[in-house]
This record gives sequence, C-alpha cells and structure tokens, in this order.
Amino acid sequence: MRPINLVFDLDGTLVDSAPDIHAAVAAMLAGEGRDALDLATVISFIGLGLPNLVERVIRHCGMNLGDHARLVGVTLAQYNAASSALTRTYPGVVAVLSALQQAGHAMAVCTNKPEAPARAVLRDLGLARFFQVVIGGDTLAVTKPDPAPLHACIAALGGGATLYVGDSEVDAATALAAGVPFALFTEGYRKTPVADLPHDVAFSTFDALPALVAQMRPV
Ligand SMILES: O=C(O)COP(=O)(O)O
Ligand SMILES: [Mg+2]
Repeated sequence: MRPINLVFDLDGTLVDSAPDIHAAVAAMLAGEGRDALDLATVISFIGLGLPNLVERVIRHCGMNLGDHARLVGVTLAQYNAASSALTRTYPGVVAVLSALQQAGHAMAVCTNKPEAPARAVLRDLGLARFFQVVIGGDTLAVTKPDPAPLHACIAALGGGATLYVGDSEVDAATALAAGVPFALFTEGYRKTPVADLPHDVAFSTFDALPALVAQMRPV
C-alpha cells in the first residue's frame, strides 16, 4: 500500500464535540436572559463555523442580528474556556489514527471550528500528535465548502493523492468543489440521508477506515 494524504474534518467526524458547543451556546443565552436550546437543535446548526452557528441561534431565538459580533465573542469565550470538557473521540479513532500514522500516511485536520479551540480539542483528547497540519475556520479568509482550506491542507502535506474524511453536507460539497475523493462518516451531524450525500465511500465505525484507505488507488 502506497501512503496517501488523509485530511479529516473534526466536529462530528473525529470527535463528538456537540455537548461542549451546546454548553457554550447555553451560557451565552443565559447571559442574555434566555433558556438553553436542546442539543439536537444546536447540532443542526453545526457545520459552517461558529459565526454561522451563532447567527442561526439568533434567528431561531428571535434575537437581534445587530448583536451578532458581540454574541460570537461571548460564545467563543465560553467555548474556549471549556472546549473539551464533554467532548469525546468516536470509538476507535485513536487506534485507527495510530495505525494510519504507522502505515506512513500524512494527516491533516480541515475544520470550520476556529483554529485555537480546534487545536485545544486535538491536544486535550490526545490527537494532536497525529496531524502535521491543522486549518480552522478562521485560518484562511474563506471556510468550507470553499475548496481553499482543503487544498491548503493538501499543499501543506506536500501534495499528492488524498482522501478527505468528513461527516456532513459541508464536507461532501467541499470534496466535490476540491475534486478530492470523499469518505463519509455516517454517524456524525449530517441531516441528509447517506444516499443523497455525494461520497466515494462511507463508513459507520472507524475500524472500517483502514481498509477503505488501502483500496484507494494513488493518482
Ligand atoms: O465548527 C463547525 O461548525 C463545524 O466544524 P467541522 O468543520 O469540524 O465539522
Ligand atoms: Mg463535521
């Protein structure tokens, strides 16, 4: 098997981070004198980064969009204070990343989460050592589904054959826009049926990923 590049999405792919995102939103809402949203509602807002998530919360709650920048700041501060307290890796993630690293694959994270908390989550959950490159939602001027963050990850890994691994509509669109093969993790935060999400391969448990990587023909 020839080593390839593996680029991973973070939220809903490597880690179930929704409980901490939910808590940060709840703390922000409490500061505004409002009740928390339920977890499923917050999960439905994850995918296009924190500023977009806060905008969706504001619209959902009938709050003032003029407060958007302030509420993004409040939510990010809350999240930075506790970005990994309730966040867990999906089963098998650490063992599989170890095996893939051992096999010589170069690996990166391409997330719409801001870079600082993305790095904190990776560090706190023992994942940082697997990734040569981390690009977050505020690293470049554009975010996924623009293909630039994924292309920047691949370039930073030295170019060459790459598989992008993600859980959501945004990831499928990013892979298509970038012209990169896409492996869909089906147990994350997607809202669309698997059959309706463009993907090359799909998997529901991480122990299935190495075999899918091995099947990839380097181009
Ligand atoms: O922060 C988000 O909204 C999504 O993050 P992700 O790109 O790691 O899924
Ligand atoms: Mg995701």
